[in-house]
Amino acid sequence: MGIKKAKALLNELIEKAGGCAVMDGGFATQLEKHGACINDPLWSALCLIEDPHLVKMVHLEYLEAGADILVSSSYQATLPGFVSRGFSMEEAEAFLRKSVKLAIDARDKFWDANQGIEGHNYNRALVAASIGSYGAYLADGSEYSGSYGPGVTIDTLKDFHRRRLQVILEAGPDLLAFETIPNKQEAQAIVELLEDENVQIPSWICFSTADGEHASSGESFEECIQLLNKSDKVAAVGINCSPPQFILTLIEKFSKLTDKPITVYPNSGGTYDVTTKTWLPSKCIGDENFEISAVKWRDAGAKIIGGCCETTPVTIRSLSKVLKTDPKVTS
Ligand SMILES: C[S+](C)CC[C@H](N)C(=O)O
Ligand SMILES: N[C@@H](CCS)C(=O)O
Ligand SMILES: [Zn+2]
Repeated sequence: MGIKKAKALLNELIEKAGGCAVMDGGFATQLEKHGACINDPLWSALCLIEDPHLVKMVHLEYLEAGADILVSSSYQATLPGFVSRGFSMEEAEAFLRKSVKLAIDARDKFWDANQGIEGHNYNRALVAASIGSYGAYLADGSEYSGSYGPGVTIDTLKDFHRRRLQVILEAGPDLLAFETIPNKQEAQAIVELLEDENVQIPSWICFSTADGEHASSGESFEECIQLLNKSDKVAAVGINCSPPQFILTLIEKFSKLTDKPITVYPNSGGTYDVTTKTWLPSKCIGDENFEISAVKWRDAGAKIIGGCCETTPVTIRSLSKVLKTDPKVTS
């Protein structure tokens, strides 16, 4: 199709959604609400092995809630991760493809079912394949610190992401969602890889932040965004899995740094405890405040809005309702 046409698909969806597309919420969170235990180095990717039906069901729940974009269950699905569990490389690759296929199947099933319903308000969703950071694979919470240590180079990161990216692309997602990227080095590795592999679908690259001013590593967003601006493979930039309190200021900051659409999907404001793999509800804002904030994020220029960890289909239903019915305030 070519990157230009593929980017047009994303822009069309944003237009159809009224100027701001709604993506889904915390995928792992909703798996846990259904009783899945993901206290495991594979985290939510464990469900690809143990309960793929649940994965599809959660995608359907987010579609029903009004998500225009689904993010696949591959955040912590990696080839070495599956191989370390005794699976062959072929089986590991099949799990990766399956994560994307489950989201595509859910999207197609939901869309087909809605064709028969007159006046439905849904858009045909796009499927974004989640590609979590190297830190997610390490399973030590380093997606929130960006501290990969001196032994990790750009080539280490490119080698980590390369085959995973190739396999995910084989499954035919509409978009790539590079999530919770904590430092400039990994952003650079991804941009180089997208060029090397001549990827023909749009990607977004979203950073985590701990202080609301810098990437989690402490590096400046000016430098990170400048390097993303140079790549036409990067269709959108933004922030995910970071406190919602920081988002408005960051949209204003990013708007001055880039012409690319801005994507925001914060978590609900808790703190992640890596030893127990649970969220401590320190500064959670709750669904009602999330909805109120989302309108401000949209009015400040965000083009894709959703939720990350500790948000659920309830959050996305209210986001979808408010963003698609309340007109943007223009001054
Ligand atoms: C987005 S974080 C909550 C995912 C889990 C983390 N990488 C871990 O393995 O503990
Ligand atoms: N997209 C992932 C989390 C990223 S922090 C998920 O929702 O499970
Ligand atoms: Zn998250």
